Amino acid sequence: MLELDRLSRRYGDVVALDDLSFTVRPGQMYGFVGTNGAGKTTAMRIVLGVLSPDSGTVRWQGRTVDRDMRREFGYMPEERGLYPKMRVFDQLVYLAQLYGVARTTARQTAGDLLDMLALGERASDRVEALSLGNQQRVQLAAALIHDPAVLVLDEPFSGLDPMGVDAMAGVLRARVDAGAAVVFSSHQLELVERLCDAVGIVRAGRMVADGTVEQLRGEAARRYRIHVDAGPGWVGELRDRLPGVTVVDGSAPDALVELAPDVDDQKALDTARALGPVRQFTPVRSTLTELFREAVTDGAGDDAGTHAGDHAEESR
Ligand SMILES: Nc1ncnc2c1ncn2[C@@H]1O[C@H](COP(=O)(O)OP(=O)(O)OP(=O)(O)O)[C@@H](O)[C@H]1O
Repeated sequence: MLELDRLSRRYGDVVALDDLSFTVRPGQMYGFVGTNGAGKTTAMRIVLGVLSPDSGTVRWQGRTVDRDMRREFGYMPEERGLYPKMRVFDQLVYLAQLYGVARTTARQTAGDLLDMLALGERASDRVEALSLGNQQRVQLAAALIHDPAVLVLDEPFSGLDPMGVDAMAGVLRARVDAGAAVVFSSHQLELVERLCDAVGIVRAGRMVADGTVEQLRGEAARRYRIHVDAGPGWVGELRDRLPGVTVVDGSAPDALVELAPDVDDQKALDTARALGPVRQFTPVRSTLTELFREAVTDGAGDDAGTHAGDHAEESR
């Protein structure tokens, strides 16, 4: 298991990470999402050892991660680091050899990865001749070339076309199925919801929600489409009679209503029935995008006062 345990990190006055913890199991794809400047890249850099935390630990299989253990890690950094003049295939073989992979194995793996990423035709092109999206696919191949047990990817899907997304998702899923622990950051929440076994939502350096999307749904306010065959004003009446009911959209005959986590939906149904015949009472499944909005706008635990990150970009 990859464990990020109570990581904190400041840049001067800026609190980039504030006691952040999460775990990723082998065979699990973990989506790391958050607002801009929330601390995702900082956390990933700490996992890869290019940045030290002020406090906290990163462990893999129970042991504090050190330089040697990081040889089992594959990393796709935000700032893509390929040699522009080198040919795609040669570059992958070269990187594999840096990790101690035998040349024949490296050549075989490089060929397989390029085929899986639909780049077989470009193997002998220089990296700089590839489009940015294709360079990104090469970057993924570079992260995978030594068959890492842990993969840490900073926004691997940004800027890819739908075929690129599918190719990359397929490669990552195959790694996860083979037992790798994979964590990636992304702002593409539909994609994260589709691909990931678990999700962490970070805001201002703190984890505000962590679990499967189903678990996050269970913790969030639930939404229902309700239609009571009564005169106008029934939805306001429902809200007034039952604390914890919020009207999200009362303009249509079937209103969209939110129930706080402690409100029993059967009680809400009974209250609606008392107002008139209930024609509709349907749970609406929240998307990850909605759960994200709720998690990052919810005031609880907000430390915006100590977080001056939006003013610190120039010092990068
Ligand atoms: N080298 C640096 N010097 C000063 N502040 C920094 C540095 N790197 C990051 N920060 C600040 O730390 C905070 C966290 O940044 P980080 O890049 O980790 O966020 P992120 O979640 O990856 O953001 P994004 O989604 O926008 O990529 C931000 O407030 C950022 O401005």
